[in-house]
Amino acid sequence: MDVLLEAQDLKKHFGALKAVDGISLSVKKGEVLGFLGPNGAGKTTTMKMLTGFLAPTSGQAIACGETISTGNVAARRRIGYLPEGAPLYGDMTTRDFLAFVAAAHGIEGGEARDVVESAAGAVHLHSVMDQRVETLSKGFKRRVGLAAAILHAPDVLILDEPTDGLDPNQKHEVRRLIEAMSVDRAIIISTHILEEVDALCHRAVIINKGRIVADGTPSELRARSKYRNAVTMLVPRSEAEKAASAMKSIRMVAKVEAANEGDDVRLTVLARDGAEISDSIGDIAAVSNWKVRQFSVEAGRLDDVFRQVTEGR
Ligand SMILES: Nc1ncnc2c1ncn2[C@@H]1O[C@H](COP(=O)(O)OP(=O)(O)OP(=O)(O)O)[C@@H](O)[C@H]1O
Repeated sequence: MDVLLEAQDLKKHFGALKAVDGISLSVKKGEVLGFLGPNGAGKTTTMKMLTGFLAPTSGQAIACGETISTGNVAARRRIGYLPEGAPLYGDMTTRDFLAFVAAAHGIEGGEARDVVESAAGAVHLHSVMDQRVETLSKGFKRRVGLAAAILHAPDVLILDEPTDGLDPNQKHEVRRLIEAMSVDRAIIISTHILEEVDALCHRAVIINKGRIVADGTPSELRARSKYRNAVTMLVPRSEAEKAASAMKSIRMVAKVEAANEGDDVRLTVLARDGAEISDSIGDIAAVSNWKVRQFSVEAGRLDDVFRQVTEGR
C-alpha cells in the first residue's frame, strides 16, 4: 500500500514546553489511523503541523511525496483538515461557506459549483444548503466541516476530534462517512473516545507528553492489557468466595476481581503475563460443580492499555 502521509521526528517547542517531542508516523492509502492521548498530550499541535498550519521546531511532514510547510501550496492542496469544533463563519449559508472554502483553494465559477455540490452530496447536506451554518445542529455543522475538508479532493484527511460533542446517532453517522471516505484516502483522526478506535481505525497511535507511547492495531494494543486472556464468569453469591479462592491458587492466575451483579458475583480472573487460563478454570469449575452462568475469555481492554501507557504505570 502507498504511504500518503508521513511525519518524521516532528517537534514543536513553545519556550520550555515540549508540546510535541519527536513524533514519527505514516499513514497508507485506505488506512484510518487513530491518534489518541490525554488532554494536552500534543494531538492538535501535531495535526496543525501535519496540515501546514504550524511550522515545526524541527522534523518534517510529507504528504504524497511533498514536504508540508506553511508556504508549500502544492503539498497543502493534498490535505483536507477538519479543525476542532465547529466551522467558522456561522452567519454564512452552508452553500456560501462551501463556495468560500472552494475559492480559498482557488476553485472558481462552474467548477466551484460542481465541487460544492459533490462535497455536499457526499456528506448529505442538500437539505440545509440555504440555511445559516450557526443555525444547524452540531451533527450538521460537523458535516459542513467535513464537506469543507474534502471539496478540493485531497488524498489525505486530518480530522481533529470529528465526533466530539455529537449524540450517539450523529457519532455513528459521522463514523460511517469517514469510513466511506477512507477507501481511497489516508485519514488521521484524533479522539479521546476509545470505542472510536474499534469502530473506525485500522491502527492507533497513543501519545503522551508529546511522545508516542504505543502504536499498533486495536487487537495488538488490546493484547498489551493486563486483561488479556482474563476469564470472566458469573457465579451465585453463595459460591463466589469459594470459587475466587480456588482460582487464586492456580499458578498462572495473577489476580481475581469481584463485583456484585444482582444475586450473582462477576468474577474476573486475570492471567499472569496473559497466559491461557480458561481451560484450567473451566476444569476446576466443572469438578467443583459451581453454578457458572456466564463464562467468557477477554481479548484485553483498550482503556486499561491507555491508562497504562499514559499514567506511566
Ligand atoms: N500556541 C501555543 N503556545 C504555548 N503553548 C501551547 C500552544 N499551543 C498548545 N500549547 C500547549 O501544548 C500542549 C499540547 O497541546 P495540544 O492542544 O496539542 O494538546 P491536545 O493533545 O490536542 O489536547 P486536547 O486533547 O485537550 O485537545 C499543551 O500543554 C498546550 O497548552
